[in-house]
Amino acid sequence: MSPVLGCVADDYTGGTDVAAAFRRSGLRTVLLFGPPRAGTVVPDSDAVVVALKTRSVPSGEAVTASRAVQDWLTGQGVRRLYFKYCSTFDSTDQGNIGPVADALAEAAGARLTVVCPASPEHGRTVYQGHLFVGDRLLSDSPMRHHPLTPMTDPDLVRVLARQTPNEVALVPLQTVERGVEAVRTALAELEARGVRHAVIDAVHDGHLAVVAGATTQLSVITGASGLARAAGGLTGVDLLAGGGVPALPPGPSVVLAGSCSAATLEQVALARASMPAHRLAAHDSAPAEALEWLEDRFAEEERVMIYSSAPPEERSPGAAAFVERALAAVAVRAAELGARRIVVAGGETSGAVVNALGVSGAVVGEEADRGVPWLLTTGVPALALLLKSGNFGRPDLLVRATETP
Ligand SMILES: Nc1ncnc2c1ncn2[C@@H]1O[C@H](COP(=O)(O)OP(=O)(O)O)[C@@H](O)[C@H]1O
Ligand SMILES: O=C(O)[C@@H](O)C(=O)COP(=O)(O)O
Repeated sequence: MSPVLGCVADDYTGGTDVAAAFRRSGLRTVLLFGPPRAGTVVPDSDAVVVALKTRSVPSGEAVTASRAVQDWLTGQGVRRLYFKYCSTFDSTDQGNIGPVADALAEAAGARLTVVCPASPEHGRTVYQGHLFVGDRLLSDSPMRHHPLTPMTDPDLVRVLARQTPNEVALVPLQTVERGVEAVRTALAELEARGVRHAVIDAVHDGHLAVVAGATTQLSVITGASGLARAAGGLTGVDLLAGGGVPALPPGPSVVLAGSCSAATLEQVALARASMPAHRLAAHDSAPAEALEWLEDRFAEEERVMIYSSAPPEERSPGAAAFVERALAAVAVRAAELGARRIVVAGGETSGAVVNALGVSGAVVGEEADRGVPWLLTTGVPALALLLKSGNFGRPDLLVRATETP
């Protein structure tokens, strides 16, 4: 049977988050990393998520890669497409949310799509088009200091309008509160007016259920894992019988933290007290020093951490790609040295690590924390991966994830 839902995610941790959301809504979910290779066979599933590393690349590249995945998913029989981006709307004035959403909608022949990044379980809510992180506007949250996509404007209509030539409008909470028919009518009116992107308010899961119910006729919808879960719950697929989560492979663990987000900084601080840790700085000999440290430690330790995570004043501007490459090289060496569990903090960092390891797909297992599922890789190397979005997870996540069962 063909999957009912296909999803393009703009980074690897976002892919795991949305895959966990589909899985929680009862869908058998397959997660693929990177553009599917020719001849990739998708196991019997209800949802297929393809995670790309397109959040911070030039927008033309993001469009081309996302469109190719859309065509591939269509070839797999998928009829509805979900574009997953970050619940904190990580993007710049050049994109990539607007250009990719435009391209996917146009290719699907859709005149209108919805933009709904609310993910209440992660504290992301949207009111009057303004994105909140917990009790703060996005622009007052630590996201304003993100190394790649600093978010300094909380008004999503305004943010998106800078990324697309098409019209952007709001469906306010007052309409969402009136239910599915009211939202359907509002969307039809916006479509008739020539609006391409309808930003929709939502502050709790009930609102997301309304948005999901009102958008079943749209071939492309966009958002974070909150709407994905609501949309997945409407597919009519029977809930999984449960079980079926393979055990984590035994063997040593390595934590690689490249995220500089607030939650990661707290998790790294706690993990430093529980395992040997090495700070990777951004200077020429740092990658070699990190590898040497790993080789020294790995023989005798069950878990180690290498991190570059740092608060804004301690970061090295312009070093993002250098740091990603260094952490990816450490991951490859750790796998060669016998690591069986690799825990990565950060979306871009996860992309670099997973690509370097040559992992192309995974079965989605239990969540260590909300939106952070264990992944058991398919093919070689056989690893348990935990790819943690920068802002996700309880403070002790890295410690728990590396405990010997
Ligand atoms: N000390 C540092 N100085 C500068 N950039 C860094 C440093 N540590 C990590 N980075 C970069 O910051 C980016 C963090 O992004 P990402 O991994 O997506 O984390 P998050 O999930 O928190 O957004 C990565 O590109 C990473 O290489
Ligand atoms: O939607 C979310 O918040 C996450 O799934 C996500 O995309 C986080 O990205 P990173 O913080 O870059 O890991």
